[in-house]
Amino acid sequence: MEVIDSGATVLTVNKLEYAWKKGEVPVLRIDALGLSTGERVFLRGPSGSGKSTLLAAIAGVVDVQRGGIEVAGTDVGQLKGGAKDRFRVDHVGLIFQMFNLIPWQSALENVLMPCRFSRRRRERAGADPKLSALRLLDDLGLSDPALVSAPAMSLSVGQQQRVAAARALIGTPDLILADEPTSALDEDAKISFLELLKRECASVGSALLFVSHDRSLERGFDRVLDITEVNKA
Ligand SMILES: Nc1ncnc2c1ncn2[C@@H]1O[C@H](COP(=O)(O)OP(=O)(O)OP(=O)(O)O)[C@@H](O)[C@H]1O
Repeated sequence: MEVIDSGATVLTVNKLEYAWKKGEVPVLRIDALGLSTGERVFLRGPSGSGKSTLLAAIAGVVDVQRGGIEVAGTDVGQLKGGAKDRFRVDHVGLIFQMFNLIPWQSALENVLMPCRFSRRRRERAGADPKLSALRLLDDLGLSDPALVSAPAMSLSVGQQQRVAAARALIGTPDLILADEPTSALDEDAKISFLELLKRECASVGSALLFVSHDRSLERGFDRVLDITEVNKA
């Protein structure tokens, strides 16, 4: 079992600048931002303030023009093409607004996806990744075998969200990036989903960067960060 050093840093953003188009005014200009191992941070800020762009930069989905982003000690800006994709699936779990599930595959197959593409995630998912996937789904409130084996597209929005969360969590990635994953849920479902997500992150030891402009959700996080305080763009 891997020992979690709670004092260690899982994410370091250093003198970052990002503009969507070369030569345009940057939408991100962040001097410094960090997350410790296992830390759960709520990142808030008004619409258009760059929250999703920051997550895309951290995930290596967009290439920053200046500065560095280190995830688990690796400068993601230095990774190219396939190496960047491999690094992402090894170290980062993503939960986006639209979930990005493979619609015709079952809930279980979707959860197991990172283990198919990443040896690290597979090894960290225990002797039988399928059992880990079923445990995660169960913990997140999806235990009915009929639902677990149903194609993702036949599930409700709330159920799909739980599948997306289990997929992000399997194989204990260092960092979970969640971008407004509760936006399609009603108030009660939002709170319970968030509680489950925080609890699961704590139990597997993944750090969580949770983005939302819904301030009613910020309780219970280790830290609340307003992007307008760190983004000088
Ligand atoms: N794919 C894109 N191409 C060009 N500009 C973009 C793109 N995505 C976002 N932007 C611009 O970048 C800025 C920051 O947008 P971003 O989506 O990061 O904000 P946000 O804080 O996540 O907003 P919201 O809370 O509404 O999701 C906005 O001015 C937006 O128009």
